[in-house]
Amino acid sequence: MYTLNVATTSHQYPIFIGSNLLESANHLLAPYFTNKIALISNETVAPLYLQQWEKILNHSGHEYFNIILPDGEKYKNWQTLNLIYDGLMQNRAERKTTIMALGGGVIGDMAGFAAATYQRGAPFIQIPTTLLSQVDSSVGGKTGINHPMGKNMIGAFYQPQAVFIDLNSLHTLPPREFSAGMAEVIKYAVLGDIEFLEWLESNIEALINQEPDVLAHAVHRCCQMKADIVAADEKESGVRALLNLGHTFGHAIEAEMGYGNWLHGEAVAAGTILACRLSEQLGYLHQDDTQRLIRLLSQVNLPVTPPKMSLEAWLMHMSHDKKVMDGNMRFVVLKQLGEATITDKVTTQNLAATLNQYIS
Ligand SMILES: NC(=O)c1ccc[n+]([C@@H]2O[C@H](COP(=O)([O-])OP(=O)(O)OC[C@H]3O[C@@H](n4cnc5c(N)ncnc54)[C@H](O)[C@@H]3O)[C@@H](O)[C@H]2O)c1
Ligand SMILES: O=C(O)C(=O)C[C@@H](O)[C@H](O)[C@H](O)COP(=O)(O)O
Ligand SMILES: [Zn+2]
Repeated sequence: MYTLNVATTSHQYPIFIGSNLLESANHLLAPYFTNKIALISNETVAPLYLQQWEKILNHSGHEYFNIILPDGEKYKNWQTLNLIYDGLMQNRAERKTTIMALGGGVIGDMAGFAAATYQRGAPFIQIPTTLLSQVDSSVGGKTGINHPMGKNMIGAFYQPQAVFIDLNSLHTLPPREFSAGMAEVIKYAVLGDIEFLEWLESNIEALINQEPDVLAHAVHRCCQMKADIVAADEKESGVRALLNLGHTFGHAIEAEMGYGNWLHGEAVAAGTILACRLSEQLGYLHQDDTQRLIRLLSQVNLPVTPPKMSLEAWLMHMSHDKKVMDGNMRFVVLKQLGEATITDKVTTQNLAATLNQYIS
């Protein structure tokens, strides 16, 4: 088992990572359980894992209740968020009631936002059950919901009390969702750790087969990188923006294609290749580097080309990106593989050349 510490200015908390971690749940989470607990999950994850958590809470003698939401990115919105508030009110949740998010990034982001806002802030614990949520979304405190015009447009920075990553939960994850998580894993390597990228290239088959040590190393490395970046810049005034590699393009794809039609990880994969092409345009990256990444993403069955969209749609979505500053779009680009940077020096010509083949 690994334990990491996330030390932000607002709060410090542990990330527990391991296989068979449920056996130790009571022991590890005891300091973070409060008298009453709201278990928030969805219609897919609850039948798989809720009972185990009910057993744990029964055993430790904590009062709990469940809120089960519909499943899918298309439900990451106000209506579904309201179902959480309704459940909290109906069950007389108090300010000290702990909200436990049991599921992927959609549940984590929504439950986290509910926790940030319910009675102006209730404690919450992340129990991520997808690869993507284990390596990325459960750590760092970005919470929120989508707006029809833009991803994660409404939300809050709100850190959890603890993150509990049981790698065994990935055994039931559909392959397409595992691949989506790999997009963020590869993102970490590409944005800041060339040795990790080389390691991924050498261990990709073992990772796809979920060999325990290999999987644990990958999850640990991503969480470590995220913990370090978030500790340095909790609210994205600087280095944290690098975690957005591929997301300016990716979020545009998700919103334009209809939330859930392209999985977040799939859109990030195609978006990362567009970020590479843009980096080539700026004279940073060589096309062989882009090809190297295309090979790796393809090995995990991720898309490496975006859908065709009108230029207006690309630009409209990208102009709503949260990195826009004083009306200027900013992009995360690669100086080389393993080294990302943010720039506002992207011209319309650069963008037109990057998107050229993908304009309908
Ligand atoms: N807050 C952040 O920092 C951050 C970072 C990255 C992504 N995100 C957000 O996370 C979301 C994507 O998260 P995701 O990829 O986990 O998607 P998701 O939450 O939709 O989960 C993917 C699918 O897998 C199912 N599932 C979850 N765990 C399972 C398991 N163990 N076995 C079987 N099925 C399981 C879910 O019900 C869902 O159908 C997006 O909304 C994205 O914007 C947030
Ligand atoms: O934690 C971060 O910071 C990230 O950017 C991680 C991303 O993988 C994640 O998709 C995040 O939700 C995107 O943030 P946003 O601010 O662009 O919505
Ligand atoms: Zn992401």
